[in-house]
Amino acid sequence: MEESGSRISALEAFYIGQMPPAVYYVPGFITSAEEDFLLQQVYKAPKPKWTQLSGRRLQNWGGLPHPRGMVAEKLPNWLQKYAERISSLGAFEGNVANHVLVNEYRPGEGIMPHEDGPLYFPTVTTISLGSHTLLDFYHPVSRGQHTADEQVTTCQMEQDRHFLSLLVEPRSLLVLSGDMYSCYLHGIRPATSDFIKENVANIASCDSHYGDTLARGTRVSLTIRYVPKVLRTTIALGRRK
Ligand SMILES: O=C(O)CCC(=O)C(=O)O
Ligand SMILES: [Fe+2]
Repeated sequence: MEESGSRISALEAFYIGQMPPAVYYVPGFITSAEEDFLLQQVYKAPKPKWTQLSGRRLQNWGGLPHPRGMVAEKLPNWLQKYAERISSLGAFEGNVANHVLVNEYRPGEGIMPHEDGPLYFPTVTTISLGSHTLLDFYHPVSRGQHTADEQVTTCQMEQDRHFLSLLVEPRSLLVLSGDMYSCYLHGIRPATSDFIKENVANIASCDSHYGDTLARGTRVSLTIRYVPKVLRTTIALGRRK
C-alpha cells in the first residue's frame, strides 16, 4: 500500500499524535485465539532457541543481523504470516519483514533504554502477547560539550530524559518509525506494576484510564523488522543445473 513521507497511510486511523512522528497503535490487532496460538508456538520452540539475558530472555528468528549482511534463515510459517500481514500495510516501504525477535519478560523484568540501530530498516513493529507493558521513551544523552556543572549532570539523568510512555496492551500492534525510531531511546522499567499517568500518550486508544494501576503478567513481544542487508549465500547452490 501507499506510504507518503514517513507516514504509513494504511495505519493513519491509528496514528498517535502529541508525540514525535511516528507512532501507530492498533489495539486488538490479533484475536485471543491467535494470541493463544502464537504463545503456544513460542513455548514449543526447543530450549536452545532461548537466550537468557539479564532481565529477559529472547528467541531470534530470521538470522543474525550483521553490518556485512545477515545470513537469512526462513521464518517459520507461524511468524511469516504476521511478517507478511504487517508488511502489506506498507510498514517497510514495500519490503517484507525478514526478522523477528521474541522477548519474554516476567513481572519485574524489563529492557534498558536503547536504540534499535542501523542494521534494521527504521520501522519497528511489535505484537504483544499475554500482558501489557509500559514502553518509556527517552531523549538521547546530549553529545554536546558540557562543563561538569551539576545542572547539566541532572538533565542527563534517566528520569529527566524520560518524556513519554506508551501503554502496549496484549494483542495490540505498535509501529514506531521516523524520529521515534531514529532519534529517541526506548526501554521498559523492571517493574511489577504500572501506574497510568498523563504522560501515557495513547491512553485514549486503550481499555485503561489515567489513575489505574496495572499489575504486570508475563509478556511475550514479537518484534517484527526488515533487515535490508542480506547475504545471498544460497544462490550458488540454487543455480546448480
Ligand atoms: O518488548 C518490547 O516491546 C521491546 C523490545 C525491544 O525494544 C527490542 O527488542 O529492541
Ligand atoms: Fe528496541
